[in-house]
Amino acid sequence: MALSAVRRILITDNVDPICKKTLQENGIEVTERHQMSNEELCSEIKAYDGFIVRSATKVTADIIKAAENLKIIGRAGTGVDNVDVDAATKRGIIVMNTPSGNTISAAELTCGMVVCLSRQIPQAVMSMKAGKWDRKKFMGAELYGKTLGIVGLGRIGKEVAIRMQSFGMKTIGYDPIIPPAITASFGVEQFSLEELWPLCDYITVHTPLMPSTTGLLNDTTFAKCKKGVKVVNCARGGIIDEDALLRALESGQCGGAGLDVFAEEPPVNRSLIDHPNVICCPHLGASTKEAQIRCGQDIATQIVQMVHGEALIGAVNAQILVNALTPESKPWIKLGEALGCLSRACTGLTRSQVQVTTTGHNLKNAAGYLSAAVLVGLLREKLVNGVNIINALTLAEEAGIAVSKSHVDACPFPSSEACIVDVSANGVSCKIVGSIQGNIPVLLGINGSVFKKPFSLNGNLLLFRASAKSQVLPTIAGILSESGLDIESYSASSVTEGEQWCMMGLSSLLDNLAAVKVHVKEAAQFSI
Ligand SMILES: NC(=O)C1=CN([C@@H]2O[C@H](COP(=O)(O)OP(=O)(O)OC[C@H]3O[C@@H](n4cnc5c(N)ncnc54)[C@H](O)[C@@H]3O)[C@@H](O)[C@H]2O)C=CC1
Ligand SMILES: O=C(O)C(=O)COP(=O)(O)O
Repeated sequence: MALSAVRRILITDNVDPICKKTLQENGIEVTERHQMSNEELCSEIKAYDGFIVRSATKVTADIIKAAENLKIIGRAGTGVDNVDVDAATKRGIIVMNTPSGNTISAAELTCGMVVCLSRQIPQAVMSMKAGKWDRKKFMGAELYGKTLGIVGLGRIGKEVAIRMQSFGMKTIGYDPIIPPAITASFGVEQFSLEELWPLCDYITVHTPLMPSTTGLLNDTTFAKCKKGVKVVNCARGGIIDEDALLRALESGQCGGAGLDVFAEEPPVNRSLIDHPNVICCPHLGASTKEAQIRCGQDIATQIVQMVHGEALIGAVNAQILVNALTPESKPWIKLGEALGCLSRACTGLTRSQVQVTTTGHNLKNAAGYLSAAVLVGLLREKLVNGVNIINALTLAEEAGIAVSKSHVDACPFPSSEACIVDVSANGVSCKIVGSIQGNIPVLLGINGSVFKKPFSLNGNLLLFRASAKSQVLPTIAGILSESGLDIESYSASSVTEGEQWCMMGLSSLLDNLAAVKVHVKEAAQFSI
């Protein structure tokens, strides 16, 4: 994948100027355009290979489809729910965020909401500004000794817990992934959600918005809460069901809500905002100078590092690439693609089964990216749209190719590490073994026969299986010479049952492979 090809980036939201500056200093051209319509974006985006947004721009499947050259979508912030990540993955586009840049700011706003809910500070301010001096109306309740339930104990949930403990609040929570022993280390005891609801005086949510978190607080769960529970949502609109919240506020089941985020932004339905027990902000969790500098700097640095092939930080849809972006892994990716190409030439493509095995301790973490690289080689010629390491698995699945991968530490081959690709398709199967020698991908063996000299997998290649005794070789050389082709390299395998595999590097591919096929058992040619 030509990651270095990110040269022009479009920014459509208010990202701190440090981002543009850093990208420009690294030779990347940056254009800032604001408030573009979906149609304008669909037409403009074609000219860019990078796109940076915050939460305002919705990077829809339409935009991604129109973005013919896009390699990277950078989110200067945490949530990527405004980006159609599946559509991007399918197109082989990396989606990257800056997950820790705004953690503290979002946590501080959440704590501010809790404090404001306990003392109705915003309502009191509005009342005074309206000329009143109403001391009775704004009787509050201390936070000291109260219980705060935190749903989602990741980066922000943790920072909220630590801060609210200093008010003397008891912090409890729930997270399906973070182990209770870890949350106990920052003072949060975990409960199941069923157990949690009735224990809380305040509930704050800090999860991403996804099907399992949409409507976490709804009519049923509000009913399980303490009467008068106060809730905060500084994560994503929709985690607390807005209609259910309004009903709970009206019945008094919910005593107040602090909302920074809304299902629709800006909200068209004003019922919640107009409710006297609701305090709200226009999605300001990350809107601090410090958070914006961090997010702007982080996204620019991460993109520059990716372009230079130094590291892949913050990619949300390219886990495979995280291990793949090292100087040591680059030749292996080339090898994987070459072995994929070779497998395609030997077996065809339809509904194949592919098994990729890595051998040798140093390739312990390589099976993921190597199998993706093999699929890139397998799929490359079939697909009109570009296939790369990011979308290879998805596209393979769509093409009916089943992939499995495994690793063995022991090295059964003379070279220390190897990649074995076993492909079966259309009743034909092929097992090829490759490795890296002096940074060059080489073929070690095929279907149990080992090449006497590892063959460099580069250029225009002809592979055939023929009888070891016959005059096949001079015949093939004659055919090639008649076609005006030079043989640039040659290697043959050991002889098995009177036959051997031969591999030739040619000055170009043969127009008439059938002329070779007449004299051999099987033949394939391809370019790498
Ligand atoms: N209002 C704002 O401006 C900002 C909002 N956010 C939002 O805050 C949210 C959390 O951000 P981080 O803490 O950085 O993310 P994080 O990934 O560190 O933490 C999220 C946690 O939610 C947990 N989780 C997932 N499903 C869950 C479920 N069903 N129930 C309970 N927990 C569940 C995960 O295991 C994870 O530990 C994100 O949605 C993000 O977009 C982040 C920054 C600013
Ligand atoms: O980082 C997040 O998830 C946020 O919600 C912040 O959004 P913003 O960058 O302020 O549009």
